[in-house]
Amino acid sequence: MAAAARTYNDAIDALNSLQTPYAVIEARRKAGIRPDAVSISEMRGYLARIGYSSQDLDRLNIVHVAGTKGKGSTCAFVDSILSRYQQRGGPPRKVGLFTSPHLIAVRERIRINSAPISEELFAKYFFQVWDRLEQNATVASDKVAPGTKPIYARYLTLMSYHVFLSEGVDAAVYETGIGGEYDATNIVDRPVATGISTLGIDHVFVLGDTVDKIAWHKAGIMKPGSPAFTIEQVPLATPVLKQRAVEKGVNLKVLDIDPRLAGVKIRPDATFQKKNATLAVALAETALKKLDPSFSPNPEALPQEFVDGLEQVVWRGRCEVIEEDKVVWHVDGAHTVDSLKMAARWFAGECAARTNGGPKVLIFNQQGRSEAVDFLDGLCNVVKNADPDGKGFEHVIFCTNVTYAATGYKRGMLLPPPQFLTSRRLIGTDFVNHQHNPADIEKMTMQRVFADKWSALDPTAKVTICHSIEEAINTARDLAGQDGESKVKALITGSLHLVGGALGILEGADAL
Ligand SMILES: Nc1ncnc2c1ncn2[C@@H]1O[C@H](COP(=O)(O)OP(=O)(O)OP(=O)(O)O)[C@@H](O)[C@H]1O
Ligand SMILES: [Mg+2]
Ligand SMILES: [Mg+2]
Repeated sequence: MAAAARTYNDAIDALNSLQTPYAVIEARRKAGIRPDAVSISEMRGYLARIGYSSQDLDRLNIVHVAGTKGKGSTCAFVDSILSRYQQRGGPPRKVGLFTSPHLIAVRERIRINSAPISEELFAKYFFQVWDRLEQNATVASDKVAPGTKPIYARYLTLMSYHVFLSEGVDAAVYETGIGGEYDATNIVDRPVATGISTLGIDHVFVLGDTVDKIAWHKAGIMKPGSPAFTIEQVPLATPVLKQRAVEKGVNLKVLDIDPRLAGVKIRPDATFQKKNATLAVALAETALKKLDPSFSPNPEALPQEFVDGLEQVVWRGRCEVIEEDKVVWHVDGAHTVDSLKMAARWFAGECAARTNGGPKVLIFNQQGRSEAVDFLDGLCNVVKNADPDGKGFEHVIFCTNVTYAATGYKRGMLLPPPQFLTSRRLIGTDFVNHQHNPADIEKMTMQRVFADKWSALDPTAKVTICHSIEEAINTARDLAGQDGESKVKALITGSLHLVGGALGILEGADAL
């Protein structure tokens, strides 16, 4: 590719070409092929090709977080706390944050001092990595096949190391992608600290179908010499984490909710978030001790920087409330059975706190997971049981992950595979997703299954299916009473793609 043509959009197109196609994912699944130690060896090979060794990563002073739920939230808390120290002159001088997935723009995954890197920086570093991989195509051929490029998530991980090292980041917070042991982020030999957030069932094909098997994978990020932390877990998980810690010679601390959080306004005010905050406090304290020998944690009270960091954290698309004239939007990207129950409880609590009696509306999408139909029971029951009159959602809207009604997919939003693109204008989006079956989106297959299920769960609810997120949002807006008194209370949940699309529409934003 000519240097002059190397724009952000070119980088996004090139990145999207690294996605594993739906057919390949299906074939692997059928053949039972899962990530293993080879994945890690390959990542180390790629790291060598872009000119770094794992010792170079030590300069980043990495805080590494795995878990089924709460990884991103925990990482955001740590980032926010460290940023308060950065803002008053450091250490740290610069804070990096690597998270997944993104809501609107892929550059949200790589942040410096809490802001997504600019399109210009993204394009620059993306192609530097690209060129190094091509120039050094045969380096470390014992680890990775000559001339290959890492797939999407691995490429972004690799690129994040290059971005942070080039930009002089001296404290970086890393969220694992899937699992831990064989995750692309697990090539860090000496993290400053590791944390394991709440464990539960997800990514069953890759990680196994019970919490103990899943815990084994997540424990893979613990490293000798690095303090490790977790919070109270379901009974099957903790023994596995402890056992793995013993095998690795790691000091693992299982933390109760930090009493110093009393009086700190954690949002939402829920146990799960206090667990995330507890973990984040321990991780941030450990990182600060390493960065600044004069820092010593106060067992009695949290420093003001910690309080501010926890109270003012921004983590979009999670338990977010956006108030419009006619609708109060409750936006949460939960997409597992347990986290959807949390989201439903949070929504029910918010509804109870409002006296005006507009209808409760659900907008739900989940595209990739066939088990998603089982997400609906909890959502339905939690909201119904929390209502004093036993009323659940009056209206339930199942939409696809297509953002706009008229133009279909817009830049920055989810796109179908190339064969479904109708115009060149649509190329260059941050949310091309080759990993779903396009025919299912076309025919609204999942949405129909969800609609049937909900009608069986709650025959009194009015159930609709919509082709786009925009239509779903407008349908909810139309349900508001004319008086302006009874606002619609809408919950948007089920997938981060949905939530990203919805926030994009509600705010007209191109990155969050
Ligand atoms: N500790 C927790 N236990 C259960 N649910 C949680 C917890 N923390 C957050 N959640 C719920 O899960 C959703 C996603 O949170 P978060 O982004 O922190 O998780 P994640 O582990 O990064 O998930 P992902 O799989 O999307 O990367 C939140 O919107 C919230 O509803
Ligand atoms: Mg996940
Ligand atoms: Mg995440």
